Parts: sequence; C-alpha cells; structure tokens
Amino acid sequence: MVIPTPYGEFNTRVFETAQGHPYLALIKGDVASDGPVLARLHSECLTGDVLGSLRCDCGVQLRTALRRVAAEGRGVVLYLTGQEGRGIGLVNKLRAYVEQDFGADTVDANLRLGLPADRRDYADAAHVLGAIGVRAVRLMSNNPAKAEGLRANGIKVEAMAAIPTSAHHRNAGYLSTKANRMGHVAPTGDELAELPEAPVDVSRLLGDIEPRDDRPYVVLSYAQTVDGRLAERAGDKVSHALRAASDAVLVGAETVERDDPRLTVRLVAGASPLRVVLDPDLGTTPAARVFADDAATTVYTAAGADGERAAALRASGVGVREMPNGPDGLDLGAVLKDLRAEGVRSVLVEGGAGVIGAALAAGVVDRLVVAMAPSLGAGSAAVDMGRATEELRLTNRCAYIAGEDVILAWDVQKP
Ligand SMILES: Nc1nc2c(ncn2[C@@H]2O[C@H](COP(=O)(O)OP(=O)(O)OP(=O)(O)O)[C@@H](O)[C@H]2O)c(=O)[nH]1
Ligand SMILES: [Zn+2]
Repeated sequence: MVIPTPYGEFNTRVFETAQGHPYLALIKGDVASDGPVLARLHSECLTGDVLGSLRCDCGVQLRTALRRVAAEGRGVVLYLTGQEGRGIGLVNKLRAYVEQDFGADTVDANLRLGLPADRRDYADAAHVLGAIGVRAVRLMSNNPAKAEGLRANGIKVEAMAAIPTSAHHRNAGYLSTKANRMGHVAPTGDELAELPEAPVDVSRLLGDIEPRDDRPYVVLSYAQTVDGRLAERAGDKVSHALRAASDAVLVGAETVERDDPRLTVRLVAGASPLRVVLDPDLGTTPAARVFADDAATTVYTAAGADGERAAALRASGVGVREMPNGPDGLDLGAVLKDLRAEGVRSVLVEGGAGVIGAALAAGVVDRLVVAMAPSLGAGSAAVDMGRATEELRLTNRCAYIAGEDVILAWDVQKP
C-alpha cells in the first residue's frame, strides 16, 4: 500500500504489537538489499507531530526524517504508536506539561507523577525492521536506548546521528534537558556524521527572551551596509533560525510590496512563526506570498479599511484585526498588546525602514540584531527614528561571525 506525502510516495506496511499498538513502516527503495538502511524510529507525539506544538521538536524531526529518506531514495521511518509521551501516554504527558509549567524539567515532571522518565522499549520495533528485511541501519537519532534496543534484538546499528533542529525559545529547555539528563549522545559513525549539519544557534543573538505583561519581547532584525544604510538581506540560515526561534515575525506593508517575502522557515529545520503584517489601508496585493497557506498570517489594519478586502482575506484564512492609528501609522503599542493577549511571547521585527524607525521611536524594542552586509555605498536610507531624540544605549553585546557575515546584537536600554 502506498501513502503519497509532500516528500514523495512511501510504501507502507503496518504491524500490530502484542499490546495492540500499530507500528507504521514508511519505506522507500529496497531496504532488504545489502548495506545499512537510513532509518528512524519515531515515537508518537500527537502534540508535536500533528499540531506542530513548539514544546518539543517531534513534528520537525518527523518531517525531516521523511525528507532525508526521500532524498536518499532508500530508507524507512517507523512510526511507533503507543510510545506517546515516552510511553506514558497522552493524558500523562499533558499532566507532565502542567508540572513543567510549575518548574519541573521533562524528567522530573514524570517522576513527580510517580511515572518513569522513559517507559519505551524497542524490541517490537527491531522485529518490524527484521520483518521488512532490514538487517543494519544508520539511525537518525541520538537516543542511545534506541540503538541498544535494536542491537539487543538483532539489528546492527552502524552509525547514529541526531536530526538537528533549530531551537525555539519554547523548547530550548526541553532540548538541553534531553542532552544533559537523558544521556543523549553526540553523533558517531562516519557515514551519518557528515549528513546532518549542526543547527545554527541564535540563542545568544536573541538574548533573554522575557515577554512583558503588556507586550511580547521585541527583537529588531535588519541588515545594513558598512556605511550605515539599510541593505537587502538575502535569505540566510541565521535569519531563518531567528524566525524559527520566535513566536511571530512582523513586517510593514511596504516590505510585502517591495520584496514579497514568504517569512517562513526554509533554510533550517524549524517551525514557521506567525506572520504579522501592518497594513493600515489594506493595500497589499492578495497575491502576496505572505498570505499563502504555508504558515499562519495576521494583518493589522486601521479601523474603517476596505471591508470587502478584509472579508476576502478572512475567507482565505488570514486573520484581520483593526487597530487605532498612532503617530507613525498604526499604533504599534496597541498591536503588540493585542499580540501578547493572543499568547505571542516574542516578535521578530524584520522591516521595513518605516516599521523599524517607528518601533525604536516608540521605545518598544528589547533587542537589536544588525547584520553587516559586506558592502559600501549601496542600500537605501539609514534607520530614521523620526521625532525621537533621546539616545538609546546598547548593552550586553553579542557578535556572531560566520563566513563573510558579521552579525551584532545588543539589548536596547530605555532612556
Ligand atoms: N513524558 C513526556 N514525554 C514527552 C515530553 N516531550 C516529548 N515527549 C515525548 O517524547 C517522545 C519523543 O522522544 P524524544 O525524547 O524527543 O526523542 P527520542 O525519540 O528519544 O530521541 P531522538 O531519536 O534523538 O529524537 C514522544 O513520544 C513525545 O510525545 C515531555 O515533556 N514529557
Ligand atoms: Zn513531541
């Protein structure tokens, strides 16, 4: 039986464990032939796999694994139901999340509930691999228990490496606990070691993400030429990792018109944030890529803007919210307050010049991330803070250097 996916078709076989849990094998190519097979044992995670929850990175890992197997043309992703919540089930996992909201890490949360930190067993998974003809694997995981479980049941694990994902500020703690407390190992083996690239770590660039009661943590991110003019920023991994770490990315209507950005995460493995467009008169073209359905979008507009246009956007799944006008277009403070009320904890403001200037002038920026484009004399006007005259002091500097790129970041101190 074939299941067609966005990554291509997978031959599918299903097995049922003695406890009644279906194991779904998504197979590409001839996995019974000689040579280790690229493989992932994926523990069910309804919140991450289906809903894209940002508390973990399971959904991103699952899709990345399917993509890698498809790219290689040979391999298997074994989807293990019954392993939800590391084997304690969905209800207990959600109870463990409540414990985590009260300060426990992912291990202690289970223990506080009187449950083991991990109740999974991989014997059945090994038997399924055996049944489809797999004898040796290159395992996409850095959980040593998975490798041991396979080896103990007759499957050779010839190499092993994690599927690196870009951390989100909401799962950074979870990922570090897995590394520090759950014995997850560094990649080993020649073949697989060169496959995954280390994820771009932008946590120091972002600083301490601390939302306030009345607005999210606001990060301003743009590129400038060495002589201080705003520069266009070609899509690069750092800027995509910044998006992947944020709850929302915000731009003005001019940027949508001029650059037609998608504002999604594509160059690193990570989830796309909510896209927010400030468009006071709803003049952006309906064909703009930011309205496509590959991520969620909310448009903020002035009261009384084109009602038909708003209705059309809503019908296509784009949120439209009316806001009062401020000194420089829409009242940015009101927009941020509304986003916070919707649960957004961090916003990455990417431009354009008008929005950047207005955010600085309004004193709502917590962190500034400036990429230095290696050029002089190009670019458009410099950042203009309009009427704001008070100096903003910058502290807690971080410098990120990769190849030709120099990126600097600071906390913005309020006068
Ligand atoms: N109990 C509990 N389970 C969780 C939590 N977060 C994720 N899970 C479950 O953990 C399982 C995923 O396992 P991970 O520990 O993320 O990764 P792994 O599969 O052991 O290791 P890798 O193969 O390297 O990804 C899924 O079943 C999730 O539902 C949590 O906070 N508490
Ligand atoms: Zn998960």
